[in-house]
Amino acid sequence: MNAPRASQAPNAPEAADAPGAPGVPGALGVPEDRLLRALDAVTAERAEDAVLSVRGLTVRFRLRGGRTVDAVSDADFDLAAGECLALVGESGCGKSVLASALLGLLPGNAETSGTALLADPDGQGGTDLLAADEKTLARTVRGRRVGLVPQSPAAHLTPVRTVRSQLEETVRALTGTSRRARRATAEEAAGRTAFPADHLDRYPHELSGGLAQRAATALALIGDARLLLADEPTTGLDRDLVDRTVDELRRHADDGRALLLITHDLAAAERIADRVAVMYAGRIVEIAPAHRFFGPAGPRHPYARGLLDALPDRAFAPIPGMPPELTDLPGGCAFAPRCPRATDLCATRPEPAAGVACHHPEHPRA
Ligand SMILES: Nc1ncnc2c1ncn2[C@@H]1O[C@H](COP(=O)(O)OP(=O)(O)OP(=O)(O)O)[C@@H](O)[C@H]1O
Repeated sequence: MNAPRASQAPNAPEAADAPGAPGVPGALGVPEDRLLRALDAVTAERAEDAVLSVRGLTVRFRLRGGRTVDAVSDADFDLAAGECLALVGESGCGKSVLASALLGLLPGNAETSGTALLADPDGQGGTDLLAADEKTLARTVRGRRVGLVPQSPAAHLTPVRTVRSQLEETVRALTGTSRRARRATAEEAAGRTAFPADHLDRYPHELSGGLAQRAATALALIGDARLLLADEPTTGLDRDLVDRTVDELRRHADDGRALLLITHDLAAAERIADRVAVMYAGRIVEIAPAHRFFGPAGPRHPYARGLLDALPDRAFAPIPGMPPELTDLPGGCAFAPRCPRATDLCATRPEPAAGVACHHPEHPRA
């Protein structure tokens, strides 16, 4: 588990959150609450590090017959340079739709609102990814300012071209440099993902799963994007390869990139994330520092706690019931029908406060 990093987004909802149990000594022998307050003070001075600020991001799909799917509702989060935010939640909760919205890759039946401000590289202003037209997104954003590490490298790589040729083609498309410079840039990108130079002339089918993932990550890094979106980058990999893949992604964040890791793999999130955002039925219900979320204090939203308790190496106790249909969301808290803490109050929607959207958040565990 990584130590909390000082690059936490300044406007993160949990900035005002009550940190760990008061007075409990942390690893350095200093009470954890004092350490966290000190960290918050440091991060508050780093507003210039924010790479992405998302406010009120909402995606609704229109279906035939007038029905609608509320895939993402009112998502708010910030992501800073050097930071990894893990977006976790059960299948179908809206994680990939959120990422597609940021990349302008939603289908025609999607209606989007809110803002997603991607800071300009010079720190002066930014681009609203939700308002930008397709030409802007294609020419200046995708690949250049936002890199996508795909879910399935096998599907992402062209089967009939060598890795080198795909890397060089991407360099040409993004930079238009000379053939010689292209070769050097492609080799450098491969090197950054530890893709072996003597495999560059191989075709995707000649690569192991791990090397295919590295090749796909190298493609995502060529444009030197400051924001990396990794959408389920470890699907289908064995544990060892999962660890290696996410460790590599962490290194790219450590190099100063902002990393949004979309995953249902909580162990992967625990391994590399600085903060964790939990989605349920299209809403972010909790954002917490990873060390608190996975540590003794634990998450505060009952759903987030249920997710952790369902892990085989924890209580191995599944959350009863099923998530609601996104075509038929209740007016109040969507988790209430499954929640052990629900009361009549939960018939109204809880607004996020101190990083948790719940009328009855759990107290941190001692
Ligand atoms: N084009 C579309 N039209 C209608 N509904 C859609 C469309 N694309 C996605 N959805 C719905 O949006 C919801 C969120 O899907 P999404 O793929 O974001 O979930 P997810 O959390 O990424 O799940 P997984 O972990 O399985 O990828 C799902 O109910 C899905 O059926």
